[in-house]
Amino acid sequence: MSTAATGSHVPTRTAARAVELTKVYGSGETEVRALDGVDVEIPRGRFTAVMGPSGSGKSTLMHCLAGLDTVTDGKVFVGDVDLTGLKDGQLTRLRRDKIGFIFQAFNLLPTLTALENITLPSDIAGRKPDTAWLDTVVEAVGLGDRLSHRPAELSGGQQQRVACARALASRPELIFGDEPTGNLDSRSGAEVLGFLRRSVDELGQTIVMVSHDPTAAAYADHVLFLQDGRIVDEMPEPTTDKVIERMKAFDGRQDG
Ligand SMILES: Nc1ncnc2c1ncn2[C@@H]1O[C@H](COP(=O)(O)OP(=O)(O)OP(=O)(O)O)[C@@H](O)[C@H]1O
Repeated sequence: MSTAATGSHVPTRTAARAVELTKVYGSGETEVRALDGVDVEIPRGRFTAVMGPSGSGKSTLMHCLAGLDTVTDGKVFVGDVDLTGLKDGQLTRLRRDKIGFIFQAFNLLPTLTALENITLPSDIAGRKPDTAWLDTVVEAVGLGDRLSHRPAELSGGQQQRVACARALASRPELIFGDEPTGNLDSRSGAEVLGFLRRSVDELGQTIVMVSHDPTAAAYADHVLFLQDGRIVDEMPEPTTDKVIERMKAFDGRQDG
């Protein structure tokens, strides 16, 4: 990967933030308070992992920060933009222009080559790709001559690296990863996490990753721990062992 290329504007320190964010699903007896007054700042150019027991609100937090779900109360900002004040069309454009997603399932189009998959979002948006940036991303993804291969001809780890490159190609404000290594064996998972780590260190990308895996969380700069819809702890400079220890403290459960 080449030198840092973080854009020419003067960025604010925070890529996204939530203020008193509450999300309630259902009502009456079936009401679930998935998020209960969450205040959080996602620092720019850093790798943040979100962990916590099953049902603690990790996906809901990610979906609200990414503008994929509405909030019940509180505010969500991406950069300086208050998402809670946006109309549907504005929200769709903001997601398209400012946010990248990496899912557990790679979601590549099988008939397109790796390179075509990477450039697909900008092709659909009718945008000319920034070729210098694309070269940087393509070099970083480290697939060499496999860029002309179709997904079926690539390993799971290679496919997920293509999905990561696709997310990076539009230079989004931030990338959300939802269990990006959940479908991968440990070696392929390490390839993908190494790529995400380098995209933060060398390209200045901001990443928020939800994961159950303490090894994956250890690649982050910072871990947020959720329980019952609240952020109950944070861990700078996580290691696998420290994260495992912290997860054990959740009701004696280790299932994350
Ligand atoms: N669309 C929905 N309708 C009703 N309840 C929901 C909905 N989505 C999530 N919930 C509830 O909100 C709570 C938080 O769910 P969420 O998916 O955010 O947790 P999570 O920490 O991501 O869990 P997991 O680790 O199992 O993926 C859970 O109790 C869940 O059942």
